[in-house]
Amino acid sequence: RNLPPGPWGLPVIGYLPWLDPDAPHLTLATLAKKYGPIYSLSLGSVSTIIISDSKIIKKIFSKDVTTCRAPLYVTHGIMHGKGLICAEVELWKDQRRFVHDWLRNIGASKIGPQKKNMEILILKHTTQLIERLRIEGKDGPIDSHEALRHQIGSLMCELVFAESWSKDDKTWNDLLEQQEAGLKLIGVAGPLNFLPFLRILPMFKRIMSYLLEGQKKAHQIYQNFIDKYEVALSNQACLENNYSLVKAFLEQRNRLSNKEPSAQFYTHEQLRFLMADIFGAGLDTTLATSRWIFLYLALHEDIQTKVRNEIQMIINDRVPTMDDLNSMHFTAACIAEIQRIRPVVPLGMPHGCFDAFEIDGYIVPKGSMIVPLLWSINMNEEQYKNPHQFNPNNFLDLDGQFCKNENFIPFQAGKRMCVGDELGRMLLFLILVSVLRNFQLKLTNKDEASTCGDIGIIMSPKPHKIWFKQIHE
Ligand code: HEM
Repeated sequence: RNLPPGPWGLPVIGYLPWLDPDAPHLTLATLAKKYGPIYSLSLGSVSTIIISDSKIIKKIFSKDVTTCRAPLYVTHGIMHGKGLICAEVELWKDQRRFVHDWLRNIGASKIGPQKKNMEILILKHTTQLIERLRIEGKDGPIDSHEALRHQIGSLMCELVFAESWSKDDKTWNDLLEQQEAGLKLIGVAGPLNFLPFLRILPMFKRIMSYLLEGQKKAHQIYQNFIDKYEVALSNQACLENNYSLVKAFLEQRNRLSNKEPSAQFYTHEQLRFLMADIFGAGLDTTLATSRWIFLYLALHEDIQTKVRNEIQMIINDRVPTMDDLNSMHFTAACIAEIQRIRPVVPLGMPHGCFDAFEIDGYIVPKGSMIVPLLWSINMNEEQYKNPHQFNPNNFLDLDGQFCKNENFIPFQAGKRMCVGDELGRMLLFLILVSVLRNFQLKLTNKDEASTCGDIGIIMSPKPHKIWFKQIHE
């Protein structure tokens, strides 16, 4: 049994010098064409296995042995295995179940009595978004980034601690700036993940201390909310109709007796990390995807018109619901096609492995990083005729019905698959419907709008301006 095939690298640094820092997914996708759906390379000290076949990813990520995270210096050094995204073993199992149940209880699920309430909450935010776009966009094209960030961020705040800030609030803007800088800098600090000795260099020292300083400030804000809830709960204050993550977490802690092993997980520190994870994972992914959706629909006005016509036909003037999506095949195909052509995590979210295991005749050594290369899967020429061309027909059958595609895994698959997938779907659909029924999206100069992304942890569109032209005056 051998390691999967792959390119040679240099001693100590491995293949790092050949990895394009602005588009690592492209370098890795080129290698996948040469070495096949499973290959290996060394990135500094980290032995890395790159998978570009969805079936193999599903098979590997359904194993217990791959439920840990990759051994990365930056993320482990910042998250310390706390929260949910970087948690492992018993802490991960318990917190994953807790977050999953909380999301279902607040209606972020396919079925259940609370789903209606979540739709209403999201629509409250889309109404505010439309209002802002109307005001800011009345004199011409705008970059919708800040308006979207504020609104999706406010929704996430309501879910996490049942409060939000006005758009000009200083604390709120600091929190958003830090969140965004963190996303970029963790990308810039890439090599530090694989060559931890680089931390002695001033540039990386500065980045690490900036990231840790930002995290400290954000945690202080989160702690203030936790303290408020502790007081309210101990005074038995009325917190009816409050479904926040903080309240659910503290109540769960109060329910657990100290003898139960999971009681140890319910600490303020863990809650602060969890709040940051849910806020960040919920905001960054849906914000970037919504911006890609607007950009692609502005570039393809014929497709935009078809989506708008479908909205008119199925929903007309009434309030949209998630059930409408079942009859809106073209719209569903458009959203999927944008997630395919511009995945917000083109390298996927890597996993680690506790132990060596075998896959398709190869050995994956203990401690490897496993990269599900979503970019290669989405750009597979055998599956999509012209993968670099935007074409919603990729997700429609000959009768115009949305067709399920086993190879399309924007939320990944297996035991650690995105826990907020349904909330993500709800946000993308309801934002899209609200915006398209109010505005025609236009680019004044299509040649200036780049569809190349900026890569950090997330791949987002570069800054650009769209004209949100009002449909009803
Ligand atoms: C378009 C929207 C979204 C996309 C494309 C997306 C994608 C992903 C991906 C690819 C993963 C990695 C799964 C793995 O490691 O196997 C992930 C994990 C995660 N996502 Fe999402 N996500 C989205 C929205 C959300 C939302 C709205 C939330 C808020 C609750 C969320 C919370 C999380 C969390 C907490 C994890 C870590 C799960 C774990 O480690 O067990 N995501 N997401």
